Amino acid sequence: MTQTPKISLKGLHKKFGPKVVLDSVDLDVMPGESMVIIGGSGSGKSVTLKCILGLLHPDGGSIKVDGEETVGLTGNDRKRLQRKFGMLFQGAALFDSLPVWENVAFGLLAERKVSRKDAKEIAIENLRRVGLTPDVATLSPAELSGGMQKRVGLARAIANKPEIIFFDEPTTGLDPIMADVINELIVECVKEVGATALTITHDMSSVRKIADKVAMIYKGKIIWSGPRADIDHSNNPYVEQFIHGKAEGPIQMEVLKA
Ligand SMILES: Nc1ncnc2c1ncn2[C@@H]1O[C@H](COP(=O)(O)OP(=O)(O)OP(=O)(O)O)[C@@H](O)[C@H]1O
Repeated sequence: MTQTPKISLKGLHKKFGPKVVLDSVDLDVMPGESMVIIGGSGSGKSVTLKCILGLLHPDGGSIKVDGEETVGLTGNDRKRLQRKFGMLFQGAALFDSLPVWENVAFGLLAERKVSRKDAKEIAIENLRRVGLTPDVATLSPAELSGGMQKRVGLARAIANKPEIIFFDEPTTGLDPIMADVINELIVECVKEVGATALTITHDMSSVRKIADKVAMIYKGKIIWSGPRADIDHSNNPYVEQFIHGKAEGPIQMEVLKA
């Protein structure tokens, strides 16, 4: 019996005015897998993520989660779906007006299924998981370094024990050592929670550390996908150029032509 993908995109289309941004994107992410979508600026990574999250409505195609069509879901059905999701935003996106622990427990408090006391305990437990001590819980996010803020964002992403965690450029703005620490934490946390992970990034060090599978998007199409180990012998000139960060290659030529 074939396994149902956790996330399955088929023929996903999105355009803004005349500009086609997603041009029939097909992608399967299997349960427990860590998929990383790579691609240059403006290639459609964020738009893909926003379509899956329901923040953008695709013009065509299908987005299935656990085999259920999610395009067009609204109200309680959308909320039920969103409970499966955790998200680490690019800039950590913490509320400075709330102490760290309330940021971590934000989803739990919003659902009002646990008391504030229990929510705080859960928050502290999740802060510990990302290497932060309980004294951080009562600080304001503004008092933390960028790396610590990412850790808090990660603690929030896992606090609800989501089935799927999305990572939007998780290492942006971090120095290379802190980026490596965050990449390692991501791997540990995803494994501990048992989640499926979907990351968008152009940071190859993240790809090498956190991906089981990699998909490259270019001009709104997935032009290559495969296991992480295959990325170094993809025989795909676009992938080759991207992973080695070369100025010369098909991507540059197309940019110059445009
Ligand atoms: N709301 C919008 N309205 C109009 N155009 C948009 C909108 N959102 C995205 N786009 C366009 O869609 C294209 C793809 O954008 P997207 O943000 O997905 O790129 P990306 O691959 O995530 O790039 P980056 O790595 O720079 O974040 C871009 O040309 C962008 O200008």
